[in-house]
Amino acid sequence: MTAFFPVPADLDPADRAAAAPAPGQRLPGHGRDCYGCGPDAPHGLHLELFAGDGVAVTARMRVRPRFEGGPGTIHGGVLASAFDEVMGHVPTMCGRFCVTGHLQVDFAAPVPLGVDLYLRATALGVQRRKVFTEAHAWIVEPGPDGIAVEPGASGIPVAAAHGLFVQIDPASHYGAVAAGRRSGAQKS
Ligand SMILES: CCCCCCCC(=O)SCCNC(=O)CCNC(=O)[C@H](O)C(C)(C)COP(=O)(O)OP(=O)(O)OC[C@H]1O[C@@H](n2cnc3c(N)ncnc32)[C@H](O)[C@@H]1OP(=O)(O)O
Repeated sequence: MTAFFPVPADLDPADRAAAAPAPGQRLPGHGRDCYGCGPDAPHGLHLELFAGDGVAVTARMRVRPRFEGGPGTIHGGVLASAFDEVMGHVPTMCGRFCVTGHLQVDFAAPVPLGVDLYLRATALGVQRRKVFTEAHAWIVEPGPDGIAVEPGASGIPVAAAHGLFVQIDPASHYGAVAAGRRSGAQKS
């Protein structure tokens, strides 16, 4: 699998926040309706996310029939969404709230419907408001529901991803979106 993702040579290390959950602890997620991690999103991925070592984040995902793209296989955009979600939680392990600026996925092998995927993301480093991340996905043996089990040598690597996440102030970022939505609604 080859990947081209320019990473500045002068990145600072991504330090784990003192308040970050302990390794193995479930992460709270973004909200019940989040497409990636929300349990109430009817068509969502329903990813359950866990703190890993350092600033790493892990997740397990069952590839459900509604995620089909090509016959019998996962849609690439669904896998990209899963990577976005798991990498998007890495900055929170550093105490930063970020949104995706750039997302890049390398697909190495087809992923059949019905399998379980294990995803692991971590940070390559930070630069000012930017957090550079990488992630990998493996097909793994089915595990107990909701538990992300490290694949070890038995996992089949299927894809990798890189991301650039940019730190924002949630109140002004989402406040501006909400204000735009309100003014848009007035126009229609
Ligand atoms: C916990 C959070 C939820 C996570 C859910 C999963 C993640 C998501 O799906 S989030 C949804 C998708 N993403 C979005 O909607 C973001 C939309 N984009 C934006 O709002 C803005 O472009 C935003 C915030 C990324 C950057 O804008 P702004 O705040 O003005 O910052 P800006 O000054 O342009 O950029 C900051 C730095 O990032 C860099 N940068 C920004 N975008 C990019 C990009 N696409 N590629 C490379 N570098 C970029 C800039 O060059 C700059 O770098 P430097 O420090 O070297 O000057």
